[in-house]
Amino acid sequence: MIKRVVLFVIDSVGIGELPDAIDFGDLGANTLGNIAKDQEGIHLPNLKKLGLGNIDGIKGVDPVSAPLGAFGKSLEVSQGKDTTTGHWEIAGLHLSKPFKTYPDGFPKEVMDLFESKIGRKSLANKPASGTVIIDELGEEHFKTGYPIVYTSADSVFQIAAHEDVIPLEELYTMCKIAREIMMGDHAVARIIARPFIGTPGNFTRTSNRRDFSLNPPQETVLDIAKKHELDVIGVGKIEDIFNGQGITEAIHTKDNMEGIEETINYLHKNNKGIIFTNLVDFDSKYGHRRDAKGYKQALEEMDSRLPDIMNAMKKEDILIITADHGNDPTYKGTDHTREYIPIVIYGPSIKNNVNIGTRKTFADIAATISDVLNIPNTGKGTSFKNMII
Ligand SMILES: O=P(O)(O)O[C@H]1O[C@H](CO)[C@@H](O)[C@H]1O
Ligand SMILES: [Mn+2]
Ligand SMILES: [Mn+2]
Repeated sequence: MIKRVVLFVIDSVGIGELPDAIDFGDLGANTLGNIAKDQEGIHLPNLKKLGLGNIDGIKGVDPVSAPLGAFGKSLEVSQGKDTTTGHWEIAGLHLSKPFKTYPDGFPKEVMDLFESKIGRKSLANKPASGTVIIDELGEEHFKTGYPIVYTSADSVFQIAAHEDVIPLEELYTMCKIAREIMMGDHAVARIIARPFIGTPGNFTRTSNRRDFSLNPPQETVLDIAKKHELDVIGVGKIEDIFNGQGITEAIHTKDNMEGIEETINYLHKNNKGIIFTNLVDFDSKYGHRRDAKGYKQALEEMDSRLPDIMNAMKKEDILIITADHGNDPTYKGTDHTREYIPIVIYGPSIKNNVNIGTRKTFADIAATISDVLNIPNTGKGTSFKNMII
């Protein structure tokens, strides 16, 4: 009997364009495959042992003859390529309507209301890369004290401010004000606080980033597990992505390695249910920054910690490693890419060398979690429990 599922989202590690990638302007994107190509190889011995290289059509990682785990990939049903859409689908929701995006910036009535409520004007109001926009407008921000408001191809309203110019608590209050405004017609998926420190030319963003999400519109597998008195532990930004819904305990982490460390700590504890970890550095520090070398190194670093994760697992645990969308660091622009996600499953009671094939929705993960934990499912997705146990 499975008592615990450890679900790792390697944020943005897609494995190749989806059939509808053209509609998203992402033809040819392949986060893992193109990193391996660009960097002339990638060393992921532990993920390989589990079966990462055996996934149908995967590029950049060689297959092994007898993988220890089960492996496959999945299509995304929801029409989006952002973190929220991806995680919600993994947790058993399909979004029928994509979240609203703002390629021309936010409408005047929104910005007027926002500025009047925060008592300051604002800068930018356009799509941008977060590191570029603070370099561009940081000095003006210092002079005026106005926060920098920007968006991207994702459904986000991001507020950047220097921690000495706008204290963190005030920045978070501004986010809450924006959250109240951006509902209904303007229900943007996330309001994000993007604090930074340093001097012009040397600004760095801090780990005091905070995301203010929407509530998932329906029950997720997390809500169902919580209702059945299981533990649902969110590590990293999981709590933010679900706006706390369905989470019984959460810890925020400053980077990937701390995320892995905290997950191992939870594995050693006596809990049952779901440990759900998001490792965001792949996306925020390397994917959006188009840093293929950094991305490769971060993947190799994660891979090197895999044996510690596996050793911390108990007999009734299963590990699922997956992703939420792509973010090919060799691709044009700085945005996410519409891709297949990998699914690798391991556990003392999981069959070796099973190909779960190409799943039709990320929600198959939620359906399988429900099935193995013996709780109701969300009605979306198909369980592959029978293939792996
Ligand atoms: O360029 P930065 O500020 O890292 O922003 C990126 O991070 C946001 C949220 O994950 C995305 O929407 C993307 O725009
Ligand atoms: Mn993401
Ligand atoms: Mn991102």
